[in-house]
Amino acid sequence: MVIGTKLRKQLLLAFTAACIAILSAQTIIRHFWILPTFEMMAKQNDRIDIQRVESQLQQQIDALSKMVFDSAAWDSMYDAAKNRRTAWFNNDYVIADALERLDVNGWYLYDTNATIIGGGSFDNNYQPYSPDILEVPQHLLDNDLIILPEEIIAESKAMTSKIHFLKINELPAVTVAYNVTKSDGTGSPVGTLLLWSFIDKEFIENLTPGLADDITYYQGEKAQALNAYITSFFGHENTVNTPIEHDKKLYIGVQDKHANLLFVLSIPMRERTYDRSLFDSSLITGLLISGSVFMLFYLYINQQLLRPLSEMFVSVSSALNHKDFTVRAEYKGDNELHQLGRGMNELFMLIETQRAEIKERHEKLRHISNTDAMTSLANRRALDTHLETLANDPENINENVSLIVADIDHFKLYNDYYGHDQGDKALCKVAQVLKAFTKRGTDFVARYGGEEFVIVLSNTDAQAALAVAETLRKAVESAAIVHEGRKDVKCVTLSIGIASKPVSQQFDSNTLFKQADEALYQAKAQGRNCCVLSR
Ligand SMILES: Nc1nc2c(ncn2[C@@H]2O[C@H](COP(=O)(O)OP(=O)(O)OP(=O)(O)O)[C@@H](O)[C@H]2O)c(=O)[nH]1
Repeated sequence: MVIGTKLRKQLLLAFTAACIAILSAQTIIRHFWILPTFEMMAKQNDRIDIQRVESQLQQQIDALSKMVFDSAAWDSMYDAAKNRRTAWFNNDYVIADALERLDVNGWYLYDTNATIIGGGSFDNNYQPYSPDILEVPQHLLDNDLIILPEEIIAESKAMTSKIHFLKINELPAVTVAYNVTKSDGTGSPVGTLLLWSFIDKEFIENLTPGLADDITYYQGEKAQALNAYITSFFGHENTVNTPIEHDKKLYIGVQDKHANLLFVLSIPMRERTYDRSLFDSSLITGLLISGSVFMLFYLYINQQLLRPLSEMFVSVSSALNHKDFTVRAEYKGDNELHQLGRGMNELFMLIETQRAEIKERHEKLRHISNTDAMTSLANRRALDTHLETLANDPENINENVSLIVADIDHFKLYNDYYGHDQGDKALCKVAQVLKAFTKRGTDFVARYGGEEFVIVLSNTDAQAALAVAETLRKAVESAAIVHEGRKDVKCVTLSIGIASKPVSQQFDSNTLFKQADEALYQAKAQGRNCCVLSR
């Protein structure tokens, strides 16, 4: 397990949750606030664009209306209407070339009974229609093209007008009608002056240049197909509904009196300058930046907090689980955590030093407690431990183990003759000799007490042990430690008893001791300075 994984996971989880929260918040704000606001502003612009086209259309119709009054021969026309002078109107007023230049397709004069006095209609190539198609206007639009006397608004003295969209010869057209009175406003109306124009591409092109380039004109089946997308019907008040987008265009319809669609105009929708998707590039960029910032923040936190924490966790775990205080990490930062890490390093170092000291003291104490202070041989306690180890070793049953008990002869006399201090020195010399002549690593030499020594020989049978004992005895004798207090020989000698555990017999130190002691007793009895093997 990587140390600190849990903490890292928790932090990464927290960072991820923060990123998701930011993304969600931004998405919600964008969905419920920003996008609707942009959309509303864009729709408002669309409405303005539609109204601008409608206004241009209105201006075009107004311009058509003005042609009625631009006539310098108004009063002559009044006379012609009053006196039904058809020839004057036809010859002097309705001139094809002039109509073509004005982009007007027909000009008519009617009397107050809606009967034609004169006029004519021309097709798009300015060839005259025959018969005149507006000769009987009531056939075209319920007799509504003519202004009848009762329809005139008397009080205002203004000219009464009628403007209609209708189909003429299956093509959309606009008609403008005014009642004919004297130019000074006196006298009663004598008829209706009506002019009309096809609403065709040319008509549309005459809308304000620049705007007209963007306007597309549809009529017939093409116009009908677009019916569903029309959001404004020209001539109807407040008809600009929420603009609908189709082929990136906005559509304006024009209907006749009976609400039959005559033609459709479209203008391109303004390019949306904002991204309409819920996850636009700014959001993604924002998220990436947030992610990067979080990542940098995480790396910083990792460097400043997680890594030192991790290292400390490793050190403490190692100390607790394995009592190992040597694991150290480098803490280079200067925040409290790095300082704590350095402090922990020092603390561990102190613990380690103290542990080493304790171990050393313990070793010393162990050595002291197992060593005979005077001779530096193993003492009685160490001997007991050694014998216990042998007793507990199951391997020993298949091995010979021999025990040698050596006792200095007439040592009382030595003390008496040389004094106790000198006696101690003699004991030390004997100990040195015994140590020097028991060379195998498994041989164990101990001072058993007083002037008595015990040597345990592992993996050594009785004969071999006897040989070792003889060697030791001779070595002490050869050391020639002078003993003037004795009456027989004048040097220090040893009497030695030997006991041995044969193979297949359980090791029992008490039995061996007993046997060796008895053998030693025999050696003393035999005159000392000799070895006796227990049988
Ligand atoms: N200097 C000295 N003498 C000791 C020490 N331990 C025991 N002795 C002496 O060793 C003597 C042992 O005497 P005994 O047990 O009578 O035996 P012995 O005189 O050696 O005679 P045998 O054993 O029969 O040969 C005593 O006088 C003890 O005081 C010691 O550490 N230092």
